[in-house]
Amino acid sequence: MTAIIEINELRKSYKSSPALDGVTLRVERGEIFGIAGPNGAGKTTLVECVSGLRQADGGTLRVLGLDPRTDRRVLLQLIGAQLQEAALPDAIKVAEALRMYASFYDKPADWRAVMDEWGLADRKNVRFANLSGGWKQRLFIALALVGNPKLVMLDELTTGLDPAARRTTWGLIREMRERGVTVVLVTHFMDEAEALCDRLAVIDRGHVIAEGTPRALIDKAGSDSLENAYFTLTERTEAV
Ligand SMILES: Nc1ncnc2c1ncn2[C@@H]1O[C@H](COP(=O)(O)OP(=O)(O)OP(=O)(O)O)[C@@H](O)[C@H]1O
Repeated sequence: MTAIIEINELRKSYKSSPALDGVTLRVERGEIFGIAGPNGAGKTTLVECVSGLRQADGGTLRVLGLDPRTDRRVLLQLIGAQLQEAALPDAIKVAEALRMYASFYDKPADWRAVMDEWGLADRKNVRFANLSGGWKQRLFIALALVGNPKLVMLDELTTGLDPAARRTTWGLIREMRERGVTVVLVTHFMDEAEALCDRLAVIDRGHVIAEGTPRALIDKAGSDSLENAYFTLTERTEAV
């Protein structure tokens, strides 16, 4: 197995409070790797450090063999990111958004081909504000792929989608994996993690408290589902 992401004892504090308090993780090539955990656990901070958008304070981090702290520019060319609360101008059209994102990369994919592959060609002249939630997410996926990335980071991609749109999005994420892209998926939905992720890490208060295949986590917690395992592992059953 080849590691796409290797994280050792990563630390990041905002003012005095630690958001990441010694995170160690390995993501292998070609897997869908999930990151789950309660609000404020440090998931977005972790994704931002891996993407080179935020500087960690300590520990080591290799992403695609590069150090996000020193090789940020190169790395940004190799990673596709859909970050939480990603937004586009209301008036931008689907085709314009894809063309604009392609222009950010030295070696982009053919944005028209990406638009076709992800079923967006019929909506190429639709403005962002007029797309449904499901189509917006489909566009975000296409935008994350237009740079021809080897690694894609998806932060709460399916939050706010109706059940049918979520299922469709799951299919799109599996398709990314089939095309050889490694996917890191931050999610609050354990059914989603169970259905999609080859492995996942549960993060709580800046620590990895469990890591493995969905099956291994279910067994570790002695549960019947990943959702129940999640509550056992995070001991937050009061939220049920
Ligand atoms: N820019 C910032 N300045 C100060 N504190 C921050 C900042 N960003 C995050 N934090 C704090 O760091 C901790 C981790 O936040 P982070 O957004 O990484 O968690 P998360 O697991 O992604 O949460 P959520 O599930 O709510 O998205 C939280 O306590 C949060 O309040």
